[in-house]
Amino acid sequence: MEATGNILESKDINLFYGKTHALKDVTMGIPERSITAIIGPSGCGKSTFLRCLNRMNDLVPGVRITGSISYRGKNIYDKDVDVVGLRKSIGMVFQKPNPFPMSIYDNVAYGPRIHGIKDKKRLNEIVEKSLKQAFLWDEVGSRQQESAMSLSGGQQQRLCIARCLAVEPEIILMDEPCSALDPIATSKIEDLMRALKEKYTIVIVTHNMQQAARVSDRTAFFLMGDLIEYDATKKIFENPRDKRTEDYITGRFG
Ligand SMILES: Nc1ncnc2c1ncn2[C@@H]1O[C@H](COP(=O)(O)OP(=O)(O)OP(=O)(O)O)[C@@H](O)[C@H]1O
Repeated sequence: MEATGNILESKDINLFYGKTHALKDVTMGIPERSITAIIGPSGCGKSTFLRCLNRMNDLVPGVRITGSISYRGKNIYDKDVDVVGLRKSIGMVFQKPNPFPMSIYDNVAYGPRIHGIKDKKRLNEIVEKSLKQAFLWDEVGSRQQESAMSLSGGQQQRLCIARCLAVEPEIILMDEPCSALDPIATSKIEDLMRALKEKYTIVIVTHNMQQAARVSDRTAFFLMGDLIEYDATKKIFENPRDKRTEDYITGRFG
Protein backbone atom coordinates (compact mmCIF):
# COMPACT_ATOMS: atom_id res chain seq x y z
CA MET A 1 0.00 0.00 0.00
CA GLU A 2 1.13 3.55 -0.62
CA ALA A 3 2.41 5.75 2.17
CA THR A 4 -0.86 7.68 2.45
CA GLY A 5 -2.83 4.58 3.49
CA ASN A 6 -5.33 5.31 0.75
CA ILE A 7 -6.10 2.64 -1.82
CA LEU A 8 -7.52 5.30 -4.19
CA GLU A 9 -6.45 8.94 -4.51
CA SER A 10 -8.18 11.39 -6.79
CA LYS A 11 -6.19 14.50 -7.55
CA ASP A 12 -7.65 17.60 -9.18
CA ILE A 13 -10.25 15.66 -11.13
CA ASN A 14 -12.24 17.80 -13.55
CA LEU A 15 -14.86 16.24 -15.74
CA PHE A 16 -16.79 17.83 -18.60
CA TYR A 17 -19.80 16.39 -20.39
CA GLY A 18 -19.48 18.63 -23.44
CA LYS A 19 -19.84 22.10 -21.91
CA THR A 20 -21.21 20.87 -18.55
CA HIS A 21 -18.46 21.08 -15.93
CA ALA A 22 -19.63 18.19 -13.72
CA LEU A 23 -16.61 17.79 -11.41
CA LYS A 24 -14.34 20.62 -10.30
CA ASP A 25 -10.87 19.94 -8.93
CA VAL A 26 -11.94 17.00 -6.82
CA THR A 27 -9.12 15.78 -4.61
CA MET A 28 -9.81 13.06 -2.07
CA GLY A 29 -8.26 9.87 -0.75
CA ILE A 30 -10.18 6.69 -0.08
CA PRO A 31 -8.85 4.52 2.74
CA GLU A 32 -8.60 0.78 2.27
CA ARG A 33 -11.07 -1.61 3.93
CA SER A 34 -13.53 1.06 4.87
CA ILE A 35 -16.82 2.47 3.64
CA THR A 36 -16.77 5.90 2.07
CA ALA A 37 -20.12 7.57 1.38
CA ILE A 38 -20.71 10.25 -1.23
CA ILE A 39 -23.70 12.49 -0.55
CA GLY A 40 -25.15 15.67 -2.01
CA PRO A 41 -28.20 16.98 -3.85
CA SER A 42 -29.33 15.63 -7.18
CA GLY A 43 -27.01 16.55 -10.04
CA CYS A 44 -24.03 17.46 -7.80
CA GLY A 45 -21.78 14.89 -9.48
CA LYS A 46 -21.90 11.94 -7.07
CA SER A 47 -22.45 9.24 -9.69
CA THR A 48 -20.09 10.95 -12.09
CA PHE A 49 -17.33 10.87 -9.48
CA LEU A 50 -18.05 7.24 -8.60
CA ARG A 51 -17.85 6.28 -12.28
CA CYS A 52 -14.49 8.03 -12.57
CA LEU A 53 -13.07 5.57 -10.05
CA ASN A 54 -13.20 2.63 -12.47
CA ARG A 55 -13.32 4.58 -15.71
CA MET A 56 -16.97 3.85 -16.41
CA ASN A 57 -17.23 7.39 -17.82
CA ASP A 58 -14.98 6.31 -20.68
CA LEU A 59 -18.15 4.80 -22.14
CA VAL A 60 -19.98 8.16 -22.25
CA PRO A 61 -19.49 10.00 -25.54
CA GLY A 62 -18.06 13.52 -25.35
CA VAL A 63 -16.57 13.20 -21.86
CA ARG A 64 -13.31 14.98 -21.05
CA ILE A 65 -11.43 14.28 -17.84
CA THR A 66 -8.34 15.98 -16.43
CA GLY A 67 -6.41 15.20 -13.26
CA SER A 68 -5.51 11.77 -11.97
CA ILE A 69 -6.85 8.89 -9.94
CA SER A 70 -4.26 6.63 -8.42
CA TYR A 71 -5.10 3.08 -7.50
CA ARG A 72 -2.35 1.72 -5.28
CA GLY A 73 -0.14 4.51 -6.54
CA LYS A 74 -0.71 4.01 -10.29
CA ASN A 75 -2.78 6.48 -12.31
CA ILE A 76 -5.73 4.58 -13.76
CA TYR A 77 -5.94 7.13 -16.58
CA ASP A 78 -2.45 6.30 -17.88
CA LYS A 79 -2.48 5.07 -21.46
CA ASP A 80 -1.09 1.63 -20.64
CA VAL A 81 -3.85 0.73 -18.15
CA ASP A 82 -5.85 -2.42 -18.93
CA VAL A 83 -9.39 -1.12 -18.35
CA VAL A 84 -10.99 -4.59 -18.30
CA GLY A 85 -8.54 -5.66 -15.58
CA LEU A 86 -9.17 -2.41 -13.74
CA ARG A 87 -12.92 -3.03 -13.65
CA LYS A 88 -12.26 -6.56 -12.37
CA SER A 89 -10.37 -5.05 -9.42
CA ILE A 90 -12.82 -2.19 -9.00
CA GLY A 91 -16.31 -3.62 -9.44
CA MET A 92 -19.63 -1.83 -9.54
CA VAL A 93 -23.14 -2.40 -8.25
CA PHE A 94 -25.93 -0.28 -9.71
CA GLN A 95 -29.06 1.39 -8.44
CA LYS A 96 -31.48 -1.05 -10.00
CA PRO A 97 -30.63 -4.71 -9.48
CA ASN A 98 -29.57 -5.92 -12.94
CA PRO A 99 -29.16 -9.69 -12.86
CA PHE A 100 -28.63 -11.30 -16.25
CA PRO A 101 -31.63 -13.29 -17.57
CA MET A 102 -30.04 -16.62 -16.74
CA SER A 103 -29.75 -18.91 -13.73
CA ILE A 104 -28.53 -17.78 -10.32
CA TYR A 105 -25.46 -19.99 -10.82
CA ASP A 106 -24.67 -18.62 -14.27
CA ASN A 107 -24.96 -15.05 -13.04
CA VAL A 108 -22.23 -15.61 -10.48
CA ALA A 109 -20.09 -17.81 -12.73
CA TYR A 110 -20.33 -15.28 -15.56
CA GLY A 111 -17.31 -13.15 -14.61
CA PRO A 112 -14.97 -16.02 -13.71
CA ARG A 113 -15.89 -17.74 -17.01
CA ILE A 114 -15.12 -14.57 -18.96
CA HIS A 115 -11.78 -14.44 -17.21
CA GLY A 116 -11.02 -17.97 -18.41
CA ILE A 117 -12.04 -20.27 -15.56
CA LYS A 118 -13.62 -23.40 -17.07
CA ASP A 119 -13.10 -26.09 -14.44
CA LYS A 120 -16.55 -27.04 -13.11
CA LYS A 121 -15.36 -27.81 -9.58
CA ARG A 122 -13.49 -24.51 -9.34
CA LEU A 123 -16.54 -22.62 -10.65
CA ASN A 124 -18.79 -24.39 -8.13
CA GLU A 125 -16.45 -23.31 -5.35
CA ILE A 126 -16.39 -19.71 -6.53
CA VAL A 127 -20.18 -19.56 -6.85
CA GLU A 128 -20.71 -21.04 -3.40
CA LYS A 129 -18.14 -18.76 -1.78
CA SER A 130 -19.55 -15.66 -3.49
CA LEU A 131 -23.16 -16.48 -2.58
CA LYS A 132 -22.07 -17.06 1.02
CA GLN A 133 -20.12 -13.80 1.11
CA ALA A 134 -23.19 -11.97 -0.20
CA PHE A 135 -25.38 -13.47 2.57
CA LEU A 136 -27.43 -15.28 -0.07
CA TRP A 137 -26.41 -18.91 0.24
CA ASP A 138 -28.98 -19.86 2.86
CA GLU A 139 -31.75 -18.50 0.68
CA VAL A 140 -30.68 -19.75 -2.75
CA GLY A 141 -28.00 -22.42 -2.24
CA SER A 142 -30.46 -25.18 -3.09
CA ARG A 143 -31.98 -23.44 -6.13
CA GLN A 144 -28.97 -22.22 -8.05
CA GLN A 145 -30.33 -23.44 -11.38
CA GLU A 146 -33.45 -21.31 -11.08
CA SER A 147 -33.71 -18.07 -12.98
CA ALA A 148 -32.24 -15.04 -11.24
CA MET A 149 -35.35 -13.19 -12.32
CA SER A 150 -37.38 -15.27 -9.85
CA LEU A 151 -35.61 -13.65 -6.88
CA SER A 152 -36.95 -10.71 -4.88
CA GLY A 153 -35.46 -7.27 -5.51
CA GLY A 154 -33.28 -7.47 -2.40
CA GLN A 155 -32.08 -10.95 -3.31
CA GLN A 156 -31.35 -9.78 -6.86
CA GLN A 157 -29.23 -6.95 -5.49
CA ARG A 158 -27.30 -9.36 -3.25
CA LEU A 159 -26.88 -11.59 -6.31
CA CYS A 160 -25.39 -8.63 -8.18
CA ILE A 161 -23.00 -8.16 -5.26
CA ALA A 162 -22.15 -11.90 -5.38
CA ARG A 163 -21.52 -11.58 -9.12
CA CYS A 164 -19.17 -8.70 -8.42
CA LEU A 165 -17.36 -10.62 -5.62
CA ALA A 166 -16.87 -13.67 -7.87
CA VAL A 167 -14.10 -11.94 -9.83
CA GLU A 168 -12.28 -11.04 -6.61
CA PRO A 169 -12.30 -7.26 -6.68
CA GLU A 170 -10.52 -5.12 -4.11
CA ILE A 171 -12.92 -2.22 -4.33
CA ILE A 172 -16.69 -2.21 -4.79
CA LEU A 173 -18.43 0.91 -6.06
CA MET A 174 -22.12 1.08 -5.19
CA ASP A 175 -24.38 3.61 -6.87
CA GLU A 176 -27.47 3.98 -4.67
CA PRO A 177 -27.67 0.21 -4.22
CA CYS A 178 -30.74 0.36 -1.97
CA SER A 179 -32.86 2.99 -3.65
CA ALA A 180 -35.11 0.37 -5.26
CA LEU A 181 -35.39 -1.74 -2.09
CA ASP A 182 -37.70 -1.84 0.91
CA PRO A 183 -36.36 -1.14 4.44
CA ILE A 184 -35.81 -4.82 5.29
CA ALA A 185 -33.90 -5.55 2.09
CA THR A 186 -31.99 -2.30 2.64
CA SER A 187 -30.96 -3.30 6.12
CA LYS A 188 -29.69 -6.65 4.80
CA ILE A 189 -27.53 -4.84 2.24
CA GLU A 190 -26.23 -2.54 4.97
CA ASP A 191 -25.33 -5.54 7.17
CA LEU A 192 -23.61 -7.06 4.16
CA MET A 193 -21.62 -3.88 3.53
CA ARG A 194 -20.40 -3.84 7.14
CA ALA A 195 -19.25 -7.45 6.80
CA LEU A 196 -17.60 -6.86 3.43
CA LYS A 197 -15.46 -3.98 4.62
CA GLU A 198 -13.33 -6.47 6.59
CA LYS A 199 -11.92 -7.50 3.21
CA TYR A 200 -12.99 -4.92 0.67
CA THR A 201 -13.04 -1.18 0.17
CA ILE A 202 -16.51 0.17 -0.50
CA VAL A 203 -17.50 3.51 -1.98
CA ILE A 204 -21.23 4.19 -1.92
CA VAL A 205 -23.31 6.96 -3.46
CA THR A 206 -26.47 7.47 -1.47
CA HIS A 207 -29.36 9.90 -1.36
CA ASN A 208 -30.22 8.55 2.04
CA MET A 209 -28.33 10.48 4.67
CA GLN A 210 -29.35 8.09 7.44
CA GLN A 211 -27.78 5.33 5.40
CA ALA A 212 -24.53 7.27 5.04
CA ALA A 213 -24.56 7.94 8.79
CA ARG A 214 -25.31 4.29 9.60
CA VAL A 215 -22.78 2.52 7.41
CA SER A 216 -19.93 4.76 6.37
CA ASP A 217 -16.62 5.57 8.00
CA ARG A 218 -16.01 8.69 5.96
CA THR A 219 -18.43 10.94 4.10
CA ALA A 220 -17.84 13.30 1.20
CA PHE A 221 -20.35 16.08 0.55
CA PHE A 222 -20.57 17.32 -3.05
CA LEU A 223 -22.35 20.42 -4.30
CA MET A 224 -22.52 21.43 -7.97
CA GLY A 225 -19.39 19.48 -8.85
CA ASP A 226 -17.32 20.72 -5.90
CA LEU A 227 -16.21 18.55 -3.03
CA ILE A 228 -17.31 20.81 -0.18
CA GLU A 229 -16.31 18.71 2.80
CA TYR A 230 -14.82 15.29 3.37
CA ASP A 231 -14.23 13.88 6.81
CA ALA A 232 -15.06 11.16 9.32
CA THR A 233 -18.79 10.48 9.03
CA LYS A 234 -19.39 11.36 12.68
CA LYS A 235 -17.75 14.74 12.16
CA ILE A 236 -19.75 15.48 8.99
CA PHE A 237 -23.04 14.68 10.67
CA GLU A 238 -22.38 16.08 14.14
CA ASN A 239 -20.08 18.98 13.62
CA PRO A 240 -19.51 19.90 9.97
CA ARG A 241 -17.03 22.65 9.19
CA ASP A 242 -18.91 24.16 6.27
CA LYS A 243 -22.27 25.90 6.55
CA ARG A 244 -23.38 24.32 3.24
CA THR A 245 -22.77 20.82 4.62
CA GLU A 246 -24.73 21.68 7.72
CA ASP A 247 -27.63 23.08 5.68
CA TYR A 248 -27.74 19.92 3.58
CA ILE A 249 -27.56 17.39 6.38
CA THR A 250 -30.14 19.24 8.42
CA GLY A 251 -32.47 19.25 5.41
CA ARG A 252 -32.41 23.00 4.85
CA PHE A 253 -31.85 22.49 1.14
CA GLY A 254 -31.52 19.77 -1.46
N1 LIG B 1 -24.12 11.22 -19.67
C1 LIG B 1 -24.24 12.51 -19.40
N2 LIG B 1 -24.23 13.43 -20.38
C2 LIG B 1 -24.36 14.75 -20.12
N3 LIG B 1 -24.46 15.25 -18.87
C3 LIG B 1 -24.48 14.38 -17.85
C4 LIG B 1 -24.36 12.97 -18.05
N4 LIG B 1 -24.41 12.36 -16.84
C5 LIG B 1 -24.54 13.35 -15.94
N5 LIG B 1 -24.57 14.57 -16.53
C6 LIG B 1 -24.67 15.88 -15.85
O1 LIG B 1 -23.61 15.99 -14.92
C7 LIG B 1 -24.04 16.54 -13.68
C8 LIG B 1 -23.77 15.54 -12.55
O2 LIG B 1 -24.60 14.40 -12.73
P1 LIG B 1 -24.53 13.11 -11.79
O3 LIG B 1 -25.43 12.10 -12.37
O4 LIG B 1 -23.13 12.74 -11.55
O5 LIG B 1 -25.13 13.72 -10.43
P2 LIG B 1 -25.64 12.95 -9.15
O6 LIG B 1 -25.18 13.77 -7.99
O7 LIG B 1 -25.22 11.53 -9.17
O8 LIG B 1 -27.21 13.08 -9.33
P3 LIG B 1 -28.40 12.13 -8.85
O9 LIG B 1 -28.35 12.16 -7.36
O10 LIG B 1 -29.61 12.81 -9.39
O11 LIG B 1 -28.17 10.78 -9.44
C9 LIG B 1 -25.50 16.88 -13.89
O12 LIG B 1 -25.57 18.24 -14.29
C10 LIG B 1 -25.93 15.96 -15.01
O13 LIG B 1 -27.00 16.52 -15.73
